[in-house]
Amino acid sequence: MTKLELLPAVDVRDGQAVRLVHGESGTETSYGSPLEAALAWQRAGAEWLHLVDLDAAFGTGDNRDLIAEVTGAMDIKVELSGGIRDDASLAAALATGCTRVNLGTAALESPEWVAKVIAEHGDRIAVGLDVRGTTLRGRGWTRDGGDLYETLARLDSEGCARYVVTDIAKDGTLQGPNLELLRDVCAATDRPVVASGGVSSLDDLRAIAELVPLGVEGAIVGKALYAKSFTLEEALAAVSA
Ligand SMILES: O=C(O)c1ccccc1NCC(=O)[C@H](O)[C@H](O)COP(=O)(O)O
Repeated sequence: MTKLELLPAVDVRDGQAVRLVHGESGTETSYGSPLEAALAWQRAGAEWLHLVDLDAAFGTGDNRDLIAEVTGAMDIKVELSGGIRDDASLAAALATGCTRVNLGTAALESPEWVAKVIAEHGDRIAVGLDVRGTTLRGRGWTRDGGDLYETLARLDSEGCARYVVTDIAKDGTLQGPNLELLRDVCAATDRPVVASGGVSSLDDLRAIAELVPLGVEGAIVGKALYAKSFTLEEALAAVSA
């Protein structure tokens, strides 16, 4: 069976690695240098890094230079997220040498541009489906952006390569992933799905790994690693068994 990929997260706000609760601005807990955090995950055996520019996502500036520095320092694959919404921000993100970018707001507000960049960049573009219930949220998860399944059908028809699916109610809460949502999304698309939000334990990762045959390809892990609920080495061992 194909193993579940793990993507440890480094979310950057005002130059610091942070974790938020429900992705809400103002709920930050700081964990120091993003570069140190990313290097630590790489040393621990990560094959992927999920790197988020929260300021760009919230529209409170950006950490573009730092994101480029961290990405450039990695020997592993990097998924970049946060505030990639137009030609300039996409070009800057892709120029870091990242493996792929994750578009969120743009998929809701600029569907024609997203269809164009999917056609141009193929597998280097993923779309983040960030939901409360089945309603998508954009602009740093602060604004409603339409129905999950209607948007998924549109993006599928445009050739979107994969989706990063986040239940915002779970994100940063250590309450466990929304397995039902992941199953439902996998039933609605044949594209790979990366699960995000809420992982709290090795059992949560094993439960997500059971969804690999349905189409779940990877899992992003943030808070649980920073809170030392388990180590990345333990997580990698748990999903490779
Ligand atoms: O990814 C974004 O663009 C984003 C925008 C606004 C708020 C949060 C955002 N991402 C958060 C993440 O990707 C988290 O790192 C990830 O969901 C991990 O969650 P958890 O394991 O629950 O800490």
